[in-house]
Amino acid sequence: MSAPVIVTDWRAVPPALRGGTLALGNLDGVHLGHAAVLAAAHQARPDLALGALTFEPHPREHFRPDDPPFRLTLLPAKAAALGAAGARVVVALPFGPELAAMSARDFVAQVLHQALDAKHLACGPDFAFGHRRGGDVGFLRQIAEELGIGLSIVPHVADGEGTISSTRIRRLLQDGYPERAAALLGRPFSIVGPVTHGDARGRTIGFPTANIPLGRHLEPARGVYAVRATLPDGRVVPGVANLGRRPTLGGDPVSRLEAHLFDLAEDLYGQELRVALTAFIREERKFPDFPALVAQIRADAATARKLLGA
Ligand SMILES: Cc1cc2nc3c(=O)[nH]c(=O)nc-3n(C[C@H](O)[C@H](O)[C@H](O)COP(=O)(O)O)c2cc1C
Ligand SMILES: Nc1ncnc2c1ncn2[C@@H]1O[C@H](COP(=O)(O)OP(=O)(O)O)[C@@H](O)[C@H]1O
Repeated sequence: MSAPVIVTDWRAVPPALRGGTLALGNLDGVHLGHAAVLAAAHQARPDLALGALTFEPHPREHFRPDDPPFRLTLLPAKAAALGAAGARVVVALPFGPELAAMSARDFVAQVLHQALDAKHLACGPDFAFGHRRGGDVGFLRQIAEELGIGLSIVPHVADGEGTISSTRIRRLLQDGYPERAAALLGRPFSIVGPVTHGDARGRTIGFPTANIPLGRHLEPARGVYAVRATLPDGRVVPGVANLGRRPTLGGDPVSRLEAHLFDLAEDLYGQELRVALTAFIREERKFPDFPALVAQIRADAATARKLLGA
């Protein structure tokens, strides 16, 4: 499946990208519930191009910039996941003062109807939009009918433990259950970012670690993970990673991800890595000295190899 086209300016939508269906929502994580919303939009009008409309940045990042980072997927990972769920077009509107001030009616009439010419919309039952979240699905139903736009309100997808939601997935990751989060996402949670320089100590102990800042990603449970890293050229390399603040080495003010990739010797600085957290091995600890930490890293690497079949 080819990557979807990303549109960020609702005032300049190319004519070829207008007139399709649109799944609506913040869609952070693009989990199984979101996939059901996309599927409903497609089922309602399989004759039209399937699109997804989301906000980038996320509205909460606009309204509460001092909140700790919480994102499960940043663009373009979000767009790639939406593409895998069938979207041909991803409309990622920059959420800022203009959209925050726009009424629910104007959002539907000007953005969804006039600019995007959407023929059918799909969203979850709790979708709320427009100035102060003034529009709910009842209002959307009313205005879509006025404008001759189809609408599917898709019930929440649930498993034995309840509704699948981005909030639930975030909690699983913060509690150290990446496999359970992956089951709800339909793919492992991944952190994407450029490899930055550290203290050049890893290589001296036989475990060079590619450092990746968490940026706006959610901080999952601090500790050691079995990982699979995807390199820019598409190679997928298994490894072991520490996610945290390195208390043994004095401690860092913010957490970072440090991934040692198995059986690889390459300069990775500046390259963008996607690191999928596939299993939680143990919590991060403060060791009495550096040799004790190194011995534990060796054991962690062996555990990760076993878990990954590497
Ligand atoms: C598998 C693994 C587990 C680690 N566990 C811990 C830990 O529990 N506590 C800690 O303080 N640092 C931990 N570290 C971080 C190391 O202190 C750090 O990677 C190493 O000192 C190299 O840092 P540098 O590459 O920035 O020089 C771990 C690193 C790896 C690769
Ligand atoms: N197998 C590997 N896994 C991770 N990084 C590697 C590997 N082989 C070489 N490197 C390189 O080594 C760097 C990490 O070395 P390290 O000594 O830990 O220093 P620093 O933490 O200061 O970057 C990585 O950024 C990458 O460029």
